[in-house]
Amino acid sequence: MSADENTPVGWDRARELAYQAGLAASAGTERIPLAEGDGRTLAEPLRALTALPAFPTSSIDGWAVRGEGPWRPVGRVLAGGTPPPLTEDGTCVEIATGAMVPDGAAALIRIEASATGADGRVTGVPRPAPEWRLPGEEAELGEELLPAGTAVDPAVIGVAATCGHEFLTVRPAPRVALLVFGDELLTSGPPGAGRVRDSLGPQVPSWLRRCGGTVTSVTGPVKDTLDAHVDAIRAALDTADLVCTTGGTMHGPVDHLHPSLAELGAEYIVNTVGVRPGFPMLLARVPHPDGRPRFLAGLPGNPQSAVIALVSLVAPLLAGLSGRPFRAEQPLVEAATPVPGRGRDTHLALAALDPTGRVATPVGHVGSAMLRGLANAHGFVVVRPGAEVAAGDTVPFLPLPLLSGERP
Ligand SMILES: Nc1nc2c(c(=O)[nH]1)N[C@H]1C(S)=C(S)[C@@H](COP(=O)(O)OP(=O)(O)OC[C@H]3O[C@@H](n4cnc5c(N)ncnc54)[C@H](O)[C@@H]3O)O[C@H]1N2
Ligand code: MOO
Repeated sequence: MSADENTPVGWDRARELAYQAGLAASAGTERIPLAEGDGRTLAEPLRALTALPAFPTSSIDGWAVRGEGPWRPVGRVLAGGTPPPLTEDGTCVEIATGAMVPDGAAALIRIEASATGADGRVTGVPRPAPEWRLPGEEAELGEELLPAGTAVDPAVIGVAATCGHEFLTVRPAPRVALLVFGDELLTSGPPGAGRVRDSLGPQVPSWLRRCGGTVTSVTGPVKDTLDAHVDAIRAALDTADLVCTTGGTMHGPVDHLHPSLAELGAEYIVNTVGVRPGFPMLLARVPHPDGRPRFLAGLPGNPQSAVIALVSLVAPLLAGLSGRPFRAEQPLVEAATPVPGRGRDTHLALAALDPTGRVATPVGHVGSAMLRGLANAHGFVVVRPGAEVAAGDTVPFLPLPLLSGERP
């Protein structure tokens, strides 16, 4: 085990190390049907299998005309067909939106801008701008539309379909197992008599999914013995790329995580981080008989600290494992009130954004053992080591991985 826990890793560096570790372990591709692509990551660039549009396409319902009017209708072109060319000046065909424009057509005239005389001939004036879309306007055949590493969302699925794909080549979704440690934890009923409700087992899987993980199992509370910890971690590693544990990251009488990692021959990537709350968080690489890299993220037991470890280490690791790009920079917002620093550590201060998304106000109830502040915040104001924030200062803001519509 290499990293030294007496010298915590800086918060930015820890995120970068987590991302790079994931990226280095990102491997393999899967070909999956388009409709199953939501939430996955492109493993290769998405290229247009045809020019887009693939043929000259009418944007209107009306007439395709050739030569000077009035025009004699000689047919009808509906969407879905291949029309014969218009060969004679003074003729036209009725055309529908989406239909292929026949060769020889000089202009399209909207139905509402046309009139049909008693002799059946059509008159009208085309608009100055062409009313059809030319092949290749949106994409050339073979053009790269999106790079590898793109997160697949509904729009990506749509553009893949429109240019001819039935399948996407994506990265395997990282599989994550959760182990909850702590004999003091209750899984039902109100806390009391020295026992607390497990608030991480129920919430962490949903955060993991929002970070792109596929949760394979949730186990716990795992008994507070070294053997039980080692057995649980081993079993979880069989099915998961990443095991997240909660609690036991310190060195109390029943904190068995570090001894378990030693027993499993793990190598620290990050062992404690210069961030408050959450500093005892860790990330380790754990060997497995099949040779494929496995990871363990140790989330501290204090519930807010566990979520901070998720956004600090687990989210970048999963981004790397998925082959996605990682944005180390945070968007800037204005702090509505002063936010204290935490000495030589980075301070992540829970805050809510105003409706413009540009002004952050720290929320209350933000002790590391509390979750009430978290449930009212959009993310964290990032106070750099040695810094203090004054009202009106411009500060980086790390958003929680919430879905659109959550916490409007
Ligand atoms: N001597 C010191 N003790 C502690 C320090 C320190 O610097 N020196 N740091 C404190 C900080 S900060 C944190 S964070 C915790 C981290 O502790 P562990 O990761 O070892 O976690 P536990 O001791 O198991 O639990 C801490 C706390 O959280 C509660 N907990 C644990 N799991 C859950 C859960 N699933 N749901 C709800 N609450 C949970 C647990 O009951 C404890 O109250 O160490 C401090 N100590
Ligand atoms: O750093 Mo602890 O992680 O504040 O609660």
